[in-house]
Amino acid sequence: MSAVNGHRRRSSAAMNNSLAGAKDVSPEELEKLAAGVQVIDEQKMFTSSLPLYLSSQNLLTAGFSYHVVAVFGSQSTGKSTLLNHLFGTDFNVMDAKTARQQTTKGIWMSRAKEDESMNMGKNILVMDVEGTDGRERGEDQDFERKSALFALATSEVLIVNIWEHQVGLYQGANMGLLKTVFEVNLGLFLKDRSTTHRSLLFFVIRDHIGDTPLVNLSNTLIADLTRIWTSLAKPPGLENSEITDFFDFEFTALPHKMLQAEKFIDETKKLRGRFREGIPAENDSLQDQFPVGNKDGIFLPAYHRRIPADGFPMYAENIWNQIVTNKDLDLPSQQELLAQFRCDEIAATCTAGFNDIIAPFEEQAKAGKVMAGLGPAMKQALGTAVEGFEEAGGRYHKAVFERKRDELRKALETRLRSLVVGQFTALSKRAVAEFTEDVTNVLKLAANSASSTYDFAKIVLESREKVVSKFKEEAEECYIPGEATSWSSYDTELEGLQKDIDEIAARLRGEEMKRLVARLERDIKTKLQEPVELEFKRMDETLWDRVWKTWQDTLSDAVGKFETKSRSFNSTDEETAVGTWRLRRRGWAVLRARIDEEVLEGNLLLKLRESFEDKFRYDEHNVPRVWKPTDDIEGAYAKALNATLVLIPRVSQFTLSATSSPPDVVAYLGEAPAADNFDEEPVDSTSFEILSEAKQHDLTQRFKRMADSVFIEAKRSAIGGVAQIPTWMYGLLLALGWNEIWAVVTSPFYFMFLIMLGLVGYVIYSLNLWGPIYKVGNAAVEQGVEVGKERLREFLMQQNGGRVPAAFAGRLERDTDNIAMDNLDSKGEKKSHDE
Ligand SMILES: Nc1nc2c(ncn2[C@@H]2O[C@H](COP(=O)(O)OP(=O)(O)OP(=O)(O)O)[C@@H](O)[C@H]2O)c(=O)[nH]1
Repeated sequence: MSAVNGHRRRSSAAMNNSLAGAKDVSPEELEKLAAGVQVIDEQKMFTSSLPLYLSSQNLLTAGFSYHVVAVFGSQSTGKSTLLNHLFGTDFNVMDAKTARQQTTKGIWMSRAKEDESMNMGKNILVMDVEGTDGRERGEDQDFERKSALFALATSEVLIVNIWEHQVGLYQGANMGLLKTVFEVNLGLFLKDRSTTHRSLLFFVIRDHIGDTPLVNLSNTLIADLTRIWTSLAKPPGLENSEITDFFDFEFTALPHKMLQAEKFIDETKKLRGRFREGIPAENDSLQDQFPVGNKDGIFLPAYHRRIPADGFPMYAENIWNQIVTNKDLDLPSQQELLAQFRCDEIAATCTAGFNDIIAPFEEQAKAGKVMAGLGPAMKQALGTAVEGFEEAGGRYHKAVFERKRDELRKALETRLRSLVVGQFTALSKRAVAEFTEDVTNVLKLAANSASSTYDFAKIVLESREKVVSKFKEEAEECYIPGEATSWSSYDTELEGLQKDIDEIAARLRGEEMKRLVARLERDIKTKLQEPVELEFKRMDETLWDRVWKTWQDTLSDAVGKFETKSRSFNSTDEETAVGTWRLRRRGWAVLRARIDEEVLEGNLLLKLRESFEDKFRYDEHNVPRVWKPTDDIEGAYAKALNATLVLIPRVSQFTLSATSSPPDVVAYLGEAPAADNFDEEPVDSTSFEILSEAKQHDLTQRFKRMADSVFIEAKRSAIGGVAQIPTWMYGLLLALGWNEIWAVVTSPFYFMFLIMLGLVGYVIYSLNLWGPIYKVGNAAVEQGVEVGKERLREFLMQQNGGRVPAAFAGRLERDTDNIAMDNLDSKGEKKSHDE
């Protein structure tokens, strides 16, 4: 007794908790609940209103004095009608005149109406369960399994509603479904022996015509159920259990509701009485006794779940949660199996079509080259495959179809992914190559053209924009929209490409800067050529000042040009500083080389000679001297020699006149910039010795020898002038030849002849014919000499009796053949044969 009281107290506390939320409930909501509560809705959600409903029906305080009954059966088989007749509930019944469609959705619960005629209790909770084979749910068997299992697990009595003609039919009688439900029920709940799980399966056979006796029908059903039970996979420990260990069976038949309406009502009334049998009236003092029920009725104590009424909502919810999360219920249905099979077949066909387009690209991809037309081909292949699958597979089980479609798409996308990644790499490589080629070509063209006015930064920018936009355009084509296709966006590759291009541009810029330095170096060389040559011709006291100044001007001009150009390259300050430093050093090296060229031994000697001769051969008015024996040749020589010898030490050392020391080249060239990749030749900027001591000595000796020869020549020319015919000689000649002159002048013949000669001479002179006459005369003399030689040969041959040296004889013979004396005429020319 104390146990019962203790339990009551707990029940009251729980009830109060459950009702805490009910205080805010509006009267409208309570009215809605009057007809019952949808315990589980179409979305498989468990209601939160169950405690409220039980409370509104004053059931929470019922303790164990309540019963739960549920109905199980195919859709539209009159389940709701039956429940309404048996328990006075108000469940929706299909209106046969309008349409034959599902009325009960989810699981509804309602309290049985009190049967006043029988003065019986009404603490019966009736559950109307959505029919199995629900046409509206299509092939989704998930809910019917779960709802049937819920009804079985929570109810003491499960009414199995079945048409007579369904008996013996596996599908029609829901035997397959019952098998799954039994199996999971066994695994989930029955192995737990802490609570009672015995239930009554109450088979109500509808539209019983009466041809087949009820006992035969029940035997068929028991045989079917036993067979099912035997084939169940049972949990450990229950392998040998029998169906009767957990279930009791009752069978009853009802006549056709329309055809035998009265009989139907009578029978249902009787049945209603049976359900009330053994249940004490509400005011019965025994009703709270444990266990409730009566062995004479349907609700036997053995079926009661031993859950107090206030705990029932939570108990039912827990059972539902356990059912919902149980994987064993997610067994594929026949429809699912079929869908899997067909979807696989369809996917294979679609993949084959996809292969036709994509396989050639996969072959091409091995070469690592850019694949033309990849983007559109990919989209076409993927679109056709997925759309084809959707069209052919969409008719099958939805969940399976969707899963298979996603799997297909994923598989195809994985293949496209490797193509796209390869394409991006190839595009990036090509862009880098094109950029390098573009820039290099433009630079080459610019270098070869006469004008070097080009903008390196602009060239780089333009080429960069060109290749990047080409890359983007082609990479964009490969983009595949979708949730899992982020790999088809080219952002990362583009970033990498831009980095590569920057590196190449920096390298090319470095090379270009080097070329620029080399070009300016050549410029410096050209510009120094003449001024330095001129300075070395002068070789005066300010030789090195002017050379230094010229060099500085030329260099600063080149450095200015370099800096301007360098800015147009977008170079960094550091790069410009390195270039400037390099250019200055090269400039200094150029000057040194130029000086060395000027002081090459031969060159310098020539210059010294010129300088010496200038001073020795020309007087102070720059008039050439004609030496006479009376002139002071020695004095002039010594003066010119000394003035020239001074030049040798002057040239030998690069010294500025202002400081009498070398220029500060080190300071002028500046410190080496802090970059560590110089590949510069070392330049000596500390040595200013142009000619060594030894070389100076050698040069002096050679110069002196050369000067000596000039002196001797001058001396000789002075003495040579003395050997000329003296003037008095002409007087003597005139005196001695006076008689002859007089004879000519006085003789008219000689005089005329003289006049004639004078006239001829004048004509020749005025017609400028001296040249031709001279040539003709010359030719005549030469011919005369030849003839003379020939005569001499003939004479010699006669003298020697025809003996001629052998070597000479051959030549003579040849000559004789050609120009033998007999063959010559009086003018010494070859005679013709006629003569
Ligand atoms: N032939 C016949 N029809 C019946 C019987 N009982 C009910 N019906 C009719 O069958 C139709 C369906 O009845 P419901 O009670 O709504 O059937 P249900 O199984 O609850 O339907 P759902 O809840 O939609 O699964 C209605 O038109 C009823 O009039 C019966 O015993 N025999």
